[in-house]
Amino acid sequence: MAQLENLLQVLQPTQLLGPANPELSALTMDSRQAAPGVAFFAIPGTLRDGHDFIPMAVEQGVSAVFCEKLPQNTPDHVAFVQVQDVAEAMGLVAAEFYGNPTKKLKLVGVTGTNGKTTCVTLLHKLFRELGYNTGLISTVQNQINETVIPATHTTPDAITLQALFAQMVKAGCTHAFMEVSSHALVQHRVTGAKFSGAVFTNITHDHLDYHGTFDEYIKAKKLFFDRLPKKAFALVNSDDKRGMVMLQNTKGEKYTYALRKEADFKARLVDNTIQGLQLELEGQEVWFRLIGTFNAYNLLAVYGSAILLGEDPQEVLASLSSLTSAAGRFDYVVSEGQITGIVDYAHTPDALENVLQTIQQIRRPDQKVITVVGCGGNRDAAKRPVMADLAARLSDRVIMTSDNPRNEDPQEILNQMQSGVKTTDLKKALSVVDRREAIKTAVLLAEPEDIILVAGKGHETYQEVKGVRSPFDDKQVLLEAFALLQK
Ligand SMILES: CC(=O)N[C@H]1[C@@H](OP(=O)(O)OP(=O)(O)OC[C@H]2O[C@@H](n3ccc(=O)[nH]c3=O)[C@H](O)[C@@H]2O)O[C@H](CO)[C@@H](O)[C@@H]1O[C@H](C)C(=O)N[C@@H](C)C(=O)N[C@H](CCC(=O)O)C(=O)O
Ligand SMILES: Nc1ncnc2c1ncn2[C@@H]1O[C@H](COP(=O)(O)OP(=O)(O)OP(=O)(O)O)[C@@H](O)[C@H]1O
Ligand SMILES: N[C@H](CCC[C@H](N)C(=O)O)C(=O)O
Ligand SMILES: [Mg+2]
Repeated sequence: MAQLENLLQVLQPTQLLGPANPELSALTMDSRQAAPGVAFFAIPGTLRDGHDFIPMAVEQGVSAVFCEKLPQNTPDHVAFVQVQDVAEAMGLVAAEFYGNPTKKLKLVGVTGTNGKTTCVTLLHKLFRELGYNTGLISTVQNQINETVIPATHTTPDAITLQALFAQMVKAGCTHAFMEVSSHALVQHRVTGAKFSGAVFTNITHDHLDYHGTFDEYIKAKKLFFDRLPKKAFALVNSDDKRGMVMLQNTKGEKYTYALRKEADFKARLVDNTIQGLQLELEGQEVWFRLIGTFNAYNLLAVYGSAILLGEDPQEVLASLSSLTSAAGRFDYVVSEGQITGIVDYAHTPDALENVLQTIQQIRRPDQKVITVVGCGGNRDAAKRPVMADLAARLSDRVIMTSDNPRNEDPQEILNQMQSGVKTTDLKKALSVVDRREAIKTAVLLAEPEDIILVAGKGHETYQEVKGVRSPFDDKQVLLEAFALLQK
């Protein structure tokens, strides 16, 4: 419950109409949730505009409407708050409505193209091990201590997010770790949240469908650092070409981590095998259970964050070395016939290249690598030919298939992927629209000791076709195909 007048203290409305101070019981950005006592925020989207739904919200009896343009009809019994940027206003008002929960939390956000889920999941597991009550907001799931709250997005909308923070505070959490996507930054989903630290992992090709150009995508990530308060730490990967760019205009305290360049948190890769990584860090050699060089970066980001939050280096290293990764990240199973199946969420060219290179580093020359990969529908189309080319170059066989075609024709996505495969690699490549059949084909092609990578869906438990999500789990399908070999 809150009074409108109190919520308005964080805004500078351009116009106010209707009752001055209605009591509000809930906030929403969706007219379908509109009801008496509710404040409706009219958010302009890319396809639809929340302003078009103001009449519906009013019809359903909302008490207040926040908007950028006033509608033609402004009935006297509804409070209309006109602001310049309604998404920004929603972030600020949501924080106020839920009692500014992040002021009571040490909140760390991680942004970057790849590694966000891995870093926040490790941070959450680490701080649980260190004895804290902690919250997690990630693509895979949200969590309050061990209680799982399903996630629908990488970063929830501002209202859902602030409600989650409030639940965390109520449960006694002292820390929270969250992924901050570029969409969320542009759409002000984290506006109103007070961060104690911000981490940048890397930036490579993704989401150009949304941001338009790579420069705009960089600018979106940089917003996180530009908006950071003075006392927060800004920790960036200085081996990434854009790492220092993130720090250019930040008021936060600047720190770096790296494997190659000089940095505040530096490690050296000693060994990289299917059992894990050995790193030299703080003058000592430490084993970690995560696989692949890219995870050395994630571990450094997590280590640096924990130290900047005031934790003891020895305790952090001891706990960190026992942790395993997030679900669907280099998750592997071995068949009775000794075929290794790896399920990984690599859904960008950079991630796919990293995972395949890691497999190349750890495989023996006689082990064939068979990759099953697809690209999402209604998402960045430019990455399709690039990912197919990479998969073909870095594997002995590649089977291109569907990965959430959404509203697109799956065969058309496959044609676009196939156009990227070099003529000399075509002999290695197959297209199988049905993902289950594609995985089965990989298993049938594999000989004992071979390695199958099933990329793109990781932890996801569905296949989305034309708005309908049917159950689909790469790891389970892989295990079923392995089981067929035994019959
Ligand atoms: C594809 C995409 O970017 N969509 C964004 C876009 O939506 P849109 O143009 O389709 O419009 P809409 O959300 O249907 O409608 C606009 C507004 O009208 C409202 N509405 C709509 C219908 C109705 O009957 N009544 C009503 O009030 C909606 O609640 C919404 O507030 O504009 C909306 C407002 O800014 C965003 O919320 C929405 O993000 C949705 C939630 C989404 O799924 N985005 C994805 C791409 C996303 O954010 N992904 C990132 C992760 C990416 C990564 O992997 O890094 C994430 O953080 O999850
Ligand atoms: N630091 C890293 N650098 C490059 N690739 C990485 C890194 N960490 C993980 N990856 C690869 O990227 C995939 C996705 O990792 P993760 O889920 O941690 O990233 P994310 O940033 O959360 O992705 P999303 O944008 O979908 O939320 C992993 O499965 C792995 O293949
Ligand atoms: N959060 C990302 C994940 C993509 C994963 C891939 N399986 C797909 O569906 O394209 C997105 O929505 O773009
Ligand atoms: Mg993620």
